[in-house]
Amino acid sequence: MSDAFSLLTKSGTFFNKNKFNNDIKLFNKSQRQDAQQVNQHDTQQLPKDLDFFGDLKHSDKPVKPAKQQSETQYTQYTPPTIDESNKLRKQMHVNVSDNAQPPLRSVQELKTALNFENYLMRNISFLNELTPVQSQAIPLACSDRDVLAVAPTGSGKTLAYLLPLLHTLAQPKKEGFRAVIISPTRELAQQIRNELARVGIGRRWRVSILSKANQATIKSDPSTRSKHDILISTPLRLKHAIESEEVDLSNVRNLILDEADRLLEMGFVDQVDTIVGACSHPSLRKSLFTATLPASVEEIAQNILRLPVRMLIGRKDAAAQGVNQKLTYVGREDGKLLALRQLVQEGQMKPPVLIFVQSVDRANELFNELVYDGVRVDVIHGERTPAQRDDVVRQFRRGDVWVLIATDVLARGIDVQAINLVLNYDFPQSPASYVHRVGRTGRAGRVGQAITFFTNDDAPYLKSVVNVMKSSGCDVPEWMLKLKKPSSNQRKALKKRPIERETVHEAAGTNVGREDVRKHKQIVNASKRRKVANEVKEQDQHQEQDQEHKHSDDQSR
Ligand SMILES: Nc1ncnc2c1ncn2[C@@H]1O[C@H](COP(=O)(O)OP(=O)(O)OP(=O)(O)O)[C@@H](O)[C@H]1O
Repeated sequence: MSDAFSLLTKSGTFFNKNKFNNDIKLFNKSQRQDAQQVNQHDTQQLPKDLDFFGDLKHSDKPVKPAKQQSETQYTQYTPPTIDESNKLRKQMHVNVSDNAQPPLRSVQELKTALNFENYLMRNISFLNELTPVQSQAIPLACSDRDVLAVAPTGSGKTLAYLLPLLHTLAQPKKEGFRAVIISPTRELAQQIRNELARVGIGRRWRVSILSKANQATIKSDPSTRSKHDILISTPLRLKHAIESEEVDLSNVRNLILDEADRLLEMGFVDQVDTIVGACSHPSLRKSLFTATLPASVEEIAQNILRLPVRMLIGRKDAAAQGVNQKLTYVGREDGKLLALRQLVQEGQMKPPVLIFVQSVDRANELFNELVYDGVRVDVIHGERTPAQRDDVVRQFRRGDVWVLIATDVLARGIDVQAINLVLNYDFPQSPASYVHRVGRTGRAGRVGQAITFFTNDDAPYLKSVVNVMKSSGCDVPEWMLKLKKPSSNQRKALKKRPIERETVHEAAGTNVGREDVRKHKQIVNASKRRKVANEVKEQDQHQEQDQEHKHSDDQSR
């Protein structure tokens, strides 16, 4: 491929190279610089105590699959002594509340210590080694213990719960749902399903994401209930399904909460309560996984679990270690677009880039600004239809969209490995939100960049983010360390309600954009109306068909 712009516009979109010739030169130059920078990162040693991926060596290259391990190569398992286990944990920065199970020392020990089946071993042959959370959480989950695991973003928590889940379920059975995974967003639910499909190859696992469509199927045909093994759902949808008796969770033995701290926040916790209550099997095992765990939520978490083992990997509430984090002062709102355009000029916007803003309106406004700049950009937030959201995420993963503007709906869990830059255009509303947002880059031992803009209005909250940066091992200017912490009331207020800001268009002085936002809203609303109309039409058709079938059945009697 001759240049990166050709690559980024390969899906056929017209890109005026003459008009953007300067940008192209800058961009290509920046790529060369970035390549050099990545090399520098490779050789630059992270502090040992922060290097979770150890041998993976921080690089932006994908992890190479391990050589296929033939069955005869497994050596006999000798469990580590208590001292050895403690030493291993210390090396991996794993802190456990209970010495119940020794950590695993290698991927092979999944076979030799836990007797994982060959199909699972084959499906994970791409792993060179286990991450710390996997090495400790998997044996615990396989020994039937409830687990509360706090581990950094991008550190492999998904496989840490999926692998023991498949191992303990053993075989697909026609017994209805035996496992439930709860995720705060649809996007994450889909990603979990895809990961499950990847590691479950070879067994006919029946995995369902609860949606409006299949909820109806399950209800209308009770016989399909027995045809499921694993259910993945967002909490509200599942709560509704439970309350209207559309799903039966009495046979569920494994309940997993991903992004647990979010699920146990006000607003979600009632829904989770209903779900936990509906999983009535006496041998129900529960696991909570998260990258951040505020003290207030930990208490609720501990109450849900039964004699849990609490695991903490690394430092609590720190960002992923491979992320180079930077704070940029932009003065007022009008400084943001200027600073963003400067990043483009300087070649720092090496795609894929994820930009976070604090509201749907701001996401749409910024989208309109960047579209006019000729950037290949799209936007995702809760007011787009599920189909649109799926499409945007797909295009972003494929590299067809290279700047994605998002609200916090995409801040958690989403794993797009190659994201180079996370830009917090709007300052995050909490330290946890900051950790999750910047955690979209620097995943699985890769390096990444995170830049956070702050204005005078954000200054009182700066110290919260500075603290996260410091715990993650980033260099922070001395004066920032001396800043006052926001008071508890200030923090609560910000979490409840974002800072009121001048709109993106007002700040940019481009009123024409408002009209676009209005049009955009109209389009979204029209598409929602069409969708509802189609659903009603489909329902009518189904009813007509049912009546026809009934009629012909009556006649044939
Ligand atoms: N042992 C491993 N070695 C290398 N890569 C791994 C390993 N385990 C998982 N990964 C990869 O690391 C990436 C991040 O994993 P995952 O999405 O599970 O992170 P996470 O800890 O759940 O992050 P978040 O807190 O943001 O949800 C994924 O692409 C996954 O395939």
